[in-house]
Amino acid sequence: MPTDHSASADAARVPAGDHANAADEPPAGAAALRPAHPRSVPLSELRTLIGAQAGAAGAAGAVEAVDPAVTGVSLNTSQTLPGDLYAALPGAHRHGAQFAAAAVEAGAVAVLTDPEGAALLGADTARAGVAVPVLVHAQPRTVVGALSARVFGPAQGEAAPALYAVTGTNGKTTTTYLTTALLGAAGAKTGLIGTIEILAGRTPIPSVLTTPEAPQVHSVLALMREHGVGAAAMEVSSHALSYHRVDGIRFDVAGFTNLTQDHLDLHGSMGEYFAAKAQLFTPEHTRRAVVLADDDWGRAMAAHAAEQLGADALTTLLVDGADATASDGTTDLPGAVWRVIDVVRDGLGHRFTLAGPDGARLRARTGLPGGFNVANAALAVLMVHAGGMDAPQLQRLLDETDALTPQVPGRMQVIGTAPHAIVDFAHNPDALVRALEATRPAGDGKLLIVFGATGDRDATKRPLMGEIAARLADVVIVTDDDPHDEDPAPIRAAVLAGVHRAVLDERLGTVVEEVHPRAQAIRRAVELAGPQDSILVAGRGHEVWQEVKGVNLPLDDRQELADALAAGRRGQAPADGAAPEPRDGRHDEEGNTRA
Ligand SMILES: CC(=O)N[C@H]1[C@@H](OP(=O)(O)OP(=O)(O)OC[C@H]2O[C@@H](n3ccc(=O)[nH]c3=O)[C@H](O)[C@@H]2O)O[C@H](CO)[C@@H](O)[C@@H]1O[C@H](C)C(=O)N[C@@H](C)C(=O)N[C@H](CCC(=O)O)C(=O)O
Ligand SMILES: Nc1ncnc2c1ncn2[C@@H]1O[C@H](COP(=O)(O)OP(=O)(O)OP(=O)(O)O)[C@@H](O)[C@H]1O
Repeated sequence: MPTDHSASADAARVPAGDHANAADEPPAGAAALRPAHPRSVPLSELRTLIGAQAGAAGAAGAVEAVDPAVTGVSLNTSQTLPGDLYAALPGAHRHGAQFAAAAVEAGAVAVLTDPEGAALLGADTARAGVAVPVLVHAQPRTVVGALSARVFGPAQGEAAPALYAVTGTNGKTTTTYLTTALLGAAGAKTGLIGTIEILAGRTPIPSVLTTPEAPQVHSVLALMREHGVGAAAMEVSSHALSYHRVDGIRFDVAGFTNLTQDHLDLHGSMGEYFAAKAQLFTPEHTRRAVVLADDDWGRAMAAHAAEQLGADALTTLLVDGADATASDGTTDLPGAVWRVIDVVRDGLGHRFTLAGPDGARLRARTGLPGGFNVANAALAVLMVHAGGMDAPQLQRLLDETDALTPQVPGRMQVIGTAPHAIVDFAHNPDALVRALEATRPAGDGKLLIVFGATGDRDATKRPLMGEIAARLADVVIVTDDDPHDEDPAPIRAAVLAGVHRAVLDERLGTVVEEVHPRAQAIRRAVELAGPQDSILVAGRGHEVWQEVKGVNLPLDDRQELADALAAGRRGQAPADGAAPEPRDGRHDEEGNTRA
């Protein structure tokens, strides 16, 4: 599960020099996400755009009297640059208006807030740092996207990248990498916005959120235009849709992977979770859609997309449920229906054929391990197809390049081969099932799993994940994930409750251990594994920091696993509790992949 860091913590969590290009040092901090040549829009124009009122706060409250030129938008002071409109939004913990003075100090030329924020500002003239105009809107978060689009969006006639969005509980990151790899193989300069990194120009920028806030999304798109990016793929989380982070963007193609339990802390129910994701498949947000419709949620999304966009704008994909009917017996599917057929294991990955309308066929191969990556790869192929690439060109790319085998950090990443040692990002029940199924060794080998659950997030999935691990692994080592502000022991206990329940109720022979800290749990798994076994370290994937009570501790599962395997081969235990420094380098001297 992603560790959530405030934007201000971002600089600290990125190891210096990780991606730096010494010859061409990129702008640091907030400026790294901004275009070099910002446009300037009069505040009065923005006020008219959103129908805001001028607030009473501050002598400079009258917009018309001052009408500053706005060159950027921000909603966190750590991201505020001179010339910005600072959106002071109500938050879960505090009101952004409390930070308005700091925003003005950072150079904000105006503030947008709600009536509560305006009252906060007016009530405290000492903080009326807001000697800048204040716009007041009943629901400012709902207009930040439109404002950002106006300030950062393309000028009339300016070329903009083709935009591909991916949403769904699992598979977003992988599918965006697959999509950009295909588009790149076709010669496009590509961009990416997602959980791992933002690629908008010369230098990758590590991500803080899966989908950044609206001002950053729009400024990154502006940066992409400046760098001549022709096509970009972006992960769109349900949080992003609920928090209006992609408002003001109409994607060319939006893809749907799946919907399974996660994020119920935010959405409350699966129905609400579905409704949040469904917002992407409306004319406001996309022109075309590709929906993986293997189960009832997928079918419901396909029906919703067909209704919203028209069946001509929809491609429906079936992978596992190629000839299944819905639970209500329905067989009809809207849109152009493609099916994955003839799936054959090939090395760690699979070969498969996409069978479409009128006998269309696309033969493909992905080297990414796990059956679910066939679904991700097929979705990426059809998204690129829906974006305008015809079948013959796609087939040529699939034949001549390895575009469906991109490196996706921390997703089924193979760290060692004897034992088979894999780091994966599975952090919800469905992903855990699939990751365990994909790593089960052939023959008599045992499957060992090291995992935990995140603090401050959907607690109902903890015992469920425990049950799954007990059923599908031979050795379960329960440890800590990102506890955030929670005490880690009760989180482990909740996971273990699920493990023990399944072991008792289903009379399983699973070996169960509780080991922490996590690095030690990884070493314990390596100690217990034989060369024919498989170890799955699940939950944290590419992450290099573990957040414990507001402190970021260095922890990279890939490096811990590689170190433990190397030490195991040398017949020595790695230094107990040694916290690794994140390092560069792809392979150690024994050929294990490094982070
Ligand atoms: C639950 C959630 O999404 N919270 C978001 C929300 O935070 P909040 O309401 O707690 O904000 P707050 O701390 O009360 O502060 C109020 C306001 O003051 C501002 N502020 C606050 C402090 C300061 O020094 N300066 C400042 O300007 C804040 O930007 C905010 O607008 O508004 C903040 C500002 O926009 C977001 O950064 C924050 O995302 C936090 C970091 C977060 O963890 N979000 C996660 C859950 C998330 O969005 N995840 C999804 C899904 C990932 C997945 O699929 O697994 C994602 O897309 O990443
Ligand atoms: N199509 C899929 N169906 C089910 N599980 C998948 C699928 N694709 C990937 N997974 C599993 O989910 C994990 C996360 O994959 P990925 O990062 O691509 O998804 P994501 O939607 O971006 O996740 P997140 O929203 O948490 O960032 C993988 O490590 C793998 O275990």
